[in-house]
Amino acid sequence: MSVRVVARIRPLLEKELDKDVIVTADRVEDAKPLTLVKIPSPKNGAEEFSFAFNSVYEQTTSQEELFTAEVAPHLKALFQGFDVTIFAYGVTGTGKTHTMRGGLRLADRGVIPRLLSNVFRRGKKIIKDTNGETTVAVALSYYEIYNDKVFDLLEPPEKRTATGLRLCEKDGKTLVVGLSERSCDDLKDFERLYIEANNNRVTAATKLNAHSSRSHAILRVKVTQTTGNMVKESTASAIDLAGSEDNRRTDNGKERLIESAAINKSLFVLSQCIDAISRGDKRIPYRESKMTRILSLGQNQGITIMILNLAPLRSYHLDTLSSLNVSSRAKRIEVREIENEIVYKQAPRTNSGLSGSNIPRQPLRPLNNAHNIHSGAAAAKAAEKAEKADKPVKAFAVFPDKKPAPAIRSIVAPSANTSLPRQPLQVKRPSEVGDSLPRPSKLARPTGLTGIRPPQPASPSPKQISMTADQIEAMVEKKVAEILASRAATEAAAAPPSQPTSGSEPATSTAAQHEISEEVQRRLEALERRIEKESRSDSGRSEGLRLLLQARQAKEHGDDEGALKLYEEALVYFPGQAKLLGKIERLRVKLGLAEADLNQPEMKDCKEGKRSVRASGTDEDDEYQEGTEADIDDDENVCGRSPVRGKGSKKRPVKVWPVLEEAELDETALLAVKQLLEIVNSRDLSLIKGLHGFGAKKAQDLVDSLASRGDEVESLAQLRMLPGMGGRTVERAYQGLVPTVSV
Ligand SMILES: Nc1ncnc2c1ncn2[C@@H]1O[C@H](COP(=O)(O)OP(=O)(O)OP(=O)(O)O)[C@@H](O)[C@H]1O
Repeated sequence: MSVRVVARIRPLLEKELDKDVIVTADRVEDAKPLTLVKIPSPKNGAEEFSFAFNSVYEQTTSQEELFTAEVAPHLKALFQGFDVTIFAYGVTGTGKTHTMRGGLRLADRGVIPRLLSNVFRRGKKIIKDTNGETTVAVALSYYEIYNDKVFDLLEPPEKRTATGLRLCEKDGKTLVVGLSERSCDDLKDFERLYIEANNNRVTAATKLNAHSSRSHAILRVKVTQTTGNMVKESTASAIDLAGSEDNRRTDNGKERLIESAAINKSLFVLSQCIDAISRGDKRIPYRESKMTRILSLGQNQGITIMILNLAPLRSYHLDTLSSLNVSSRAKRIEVREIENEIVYKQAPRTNSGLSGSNIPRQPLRPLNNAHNIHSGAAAAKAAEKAEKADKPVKAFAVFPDKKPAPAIRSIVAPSANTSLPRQPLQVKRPSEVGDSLPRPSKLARPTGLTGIRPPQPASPSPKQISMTADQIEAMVEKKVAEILASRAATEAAAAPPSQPTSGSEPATSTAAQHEISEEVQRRLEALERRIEKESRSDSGRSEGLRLLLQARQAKEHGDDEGALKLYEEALVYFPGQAKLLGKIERLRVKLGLAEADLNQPEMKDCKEGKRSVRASGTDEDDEYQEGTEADIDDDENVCGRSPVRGKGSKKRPVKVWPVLEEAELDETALLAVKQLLEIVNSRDLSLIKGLHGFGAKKAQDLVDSLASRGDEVESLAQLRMLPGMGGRTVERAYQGLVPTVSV
């Protein structure tokens, strides 16, 4: 899937004049979303250039709208184990910091505080929903790259060394050696750490006679979910890149020139990487700047969102054109989304030699955008506790979660990547010669079955293939030997005794041994085939999941054609899956590629306003009761019925929700919509709880998210965009009101 690249045009500042505006947002066709940025040619004002993006946000776009549309949809994926990277790119003064960090007022909060707020909220929900069986720990690292040197922002500037922190590559990941990591229990914790770190950034910049916005700032939020023995870890990275600027047009002194040269170099390398990737070059010049090494654009296999910030003014003309050029090329970058694998906790091994590089950790994933090896967080945490009294002045307001609720557990051990000795889920297959391509991670990989690893203790989970090849071989051999021994005993009892050959083993024994080794060989081959097959199906399933996620994203952004294509591709992995077929059918009808077949149950439902759905059985209702982000949940339901395990063959009634468009509704239906919006806007918990399909939890979540937005929800489309809503939830609530208004 492509890196998602969106453009945001900032509004005019007080001193700026309307007549100077040259950058505008546009759409490919009427009624399509804004996806074009238009700017005149610098040479010929009558000529206009258009640059296409996944989405374009106009001057009037609020912080909340941007977050809801671009970041919130990926939170679920983050908790599913995908890494998410969001970075702001653009010329200096175009609004990168505003977008990422935001302002003092609640409504001005940027992506970072909103991200944290949502991560904590979702974490609490998971803890609550699992009755504490799953714990969620959040840990932060924050660092900057200034003049191509890496500095830890969670450490005081006095601790900085002239050379900064070293980067190293380990297991295909770029690591910042010695970077600290702090556990973060709630928004208050985050607020304190973030403000302190930003103060460090400013202090360090002042000492160097520099400006803090002359560095790239990288915040890394590590989410660790632990259920019993299983640990799932994923990372959200939010990056505020330093702005590029043209030295010829600024009166930069020597220091500023050095800074600018470093910034421009790293941004130039970034653009080179983007070019190289979109050309399909084998060699990508990542290593030529620290920022690009860390960003690993296109090699980072999670979800990447690049926000291009633009100033609408003529004074930025050439810079704007140059960043538009770079970003629109970034749109073509293909990356594979790979979710981080679940790992198992193990009792700490007695081997005291386990430290640093030989600590067991997650199975390899090719070049991922991970960052950190931590060294001194424990000390930092103690110091941090001692400093609690003198809290720095707030630089921005963070919206605190209302209820104290279940605490999100801190990470026990401070080290990133090293907090828990881990054991991979499965035996890793040996690397194949010449296999230089990144390999998708799988739940189980085929084993070579010959001495890949030394024998390890069996995994505590019976569900996973976690034995070594040697163990499997030994197990099979033992079993076969038992069977053959008992068969030999039966035969011996039936046949007359034979004379032993002198000086050698008894003939029957030699034959039995031969038979054993042949039998073992045969069993081993069968086992190998089975494991290979399972592994292939698991890998297919995760590929299918990836496609579903992409389809969901495409659909959310109005790209129905793209969504249809992706759903159709996903069908290969979930053949015959009724819900998926329903989605495809509806999209085909919507796009005019097929006629609605009213004989199909799902289409019939659509036509009839889905009353039948409500009557179709409580199981289905329960299934949807807790549903959020309808389509992804849909997709999970699809995937939950893995064709491999044969559960897909269980026929379930198909439930399809038509897309409600207010413009197409009759008077009665509009009344229901009006009533629904009134109830929502009342923010009255008891009224909202009464909506069809709303439980106490969902109602509370809605009230919370309404509390963070000042204005009213004016349409179903807006309602669908709210966290935890989604098409299905809205449709159900609406359906519940139709009978009320029609009597
Ligand atoms: N969407 C917006 N709404 C209101 N004000 C904005 C918006 N975007 C930017 N601004 C304002 O524009 C000015 C410049 O923004 P900001 O400092 O975020 O730019 P920047 O790209 O981070 O610059 P630099 O690269 O120098 O750090 C600030 O005063 C900021 O408040």
